[in-house]
Amino acid sequence: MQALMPNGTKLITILRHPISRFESAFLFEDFPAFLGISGSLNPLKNLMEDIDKFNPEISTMYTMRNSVSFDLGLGPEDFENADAVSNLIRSVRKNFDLVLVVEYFDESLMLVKQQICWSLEDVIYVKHNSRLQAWKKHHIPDKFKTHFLEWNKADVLLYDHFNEAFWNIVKYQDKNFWSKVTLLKKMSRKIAEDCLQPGEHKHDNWKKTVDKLILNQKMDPRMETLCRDLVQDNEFYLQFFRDLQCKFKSAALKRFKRIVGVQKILFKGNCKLMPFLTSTFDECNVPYDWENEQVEPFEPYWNPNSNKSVEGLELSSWTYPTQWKLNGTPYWGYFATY
Ligand SMILES: Nc1ncnc2c1ncn2[C@@H]1O[C@H](COP(=O)(O)OS(=O)(=O)O)[C@@H](OP(=O)(O)O)[C@H]1O
Repeated sequence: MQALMPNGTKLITILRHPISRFESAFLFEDFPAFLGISGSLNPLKNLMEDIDKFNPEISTMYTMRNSVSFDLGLGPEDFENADAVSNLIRSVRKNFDLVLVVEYFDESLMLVKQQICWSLEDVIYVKHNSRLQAWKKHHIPDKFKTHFLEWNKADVLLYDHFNEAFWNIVKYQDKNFWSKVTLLKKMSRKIAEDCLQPGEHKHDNWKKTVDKLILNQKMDPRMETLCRDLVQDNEFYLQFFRDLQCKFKSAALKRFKRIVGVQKILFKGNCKLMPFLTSTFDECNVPYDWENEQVEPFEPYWNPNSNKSVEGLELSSWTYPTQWKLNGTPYWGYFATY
């Protein structure tokens, strides 16, 4: 992230209680099919009751053990290592501006809004990827919960730490915080009513356990853009931001070319490229000085024009004019990016 994003970028992550996170991911990632129990009426119960039977597959189910800690950088070899888990917590505290909690989604969004100076309208949401109600009834049976939490000790420690830290931040919010949370809940409910077709909808062949968002055909046309933006899924936004990144990258490259071009005028002579730069640049130049000027003409885009003599070219910003010809005095320019 630090390599990709500019300085000052706010880094935010979100945690969920390990049990409900697993209950959700288990279906979303279609682990019942992976375990060969998709026909089961309660695959979660099935898995827990027959956990030894599934052991070989479980070792490849990344989502089963400490998957949040893993995503945040904890290797499986450190799952039982209390010091490594403490270090992970410290590094998340240091590297993230905010750690949110799914169970307090609206409160979390209010903190985001505050942290990046957004308006309430900016954090209105509709709920995505929600399990169909029928599947929400399935839980890890109580008698397996202790064992499951023991297994996910790193995630439990992470969650408990940041849940407490979250409430310490909320504690210091101004007196309007809770009324704004209520307003956000109300506005988000209203926007869902206006934008979406009521009721649950099954996907045809994708995530059969997850509610499909369908736009309300009778919505107010003035709301259409907002509603369409709200129902787009994470893949759409991932692509959207990738495209943006590409645009920035190509703009940055254009700027870079131009700067390299300017350097061609500023520097001259023979020099050897360091090996690790050879894939990026095909040439380089030694530092420019009063005696060592580059006098060859250039055409637009800094293309050298070796066929024409300086004299034969019209005076323009692409040709080298002598001080004499310009009737000026030498002047050291400053180099800057823009
Ligand atoms: N606003 C809001 N408040 C509370 N919970 C919310 C919200 N939006 C999404 N969700 C729940 O997040 C679960 C889906 O997470 P993701 O979108 O990250 O998808 S997934 O993890 O890849 O499945 C999924 O959880 P479950 O329904 O328990 O499976 C969603 O219901």
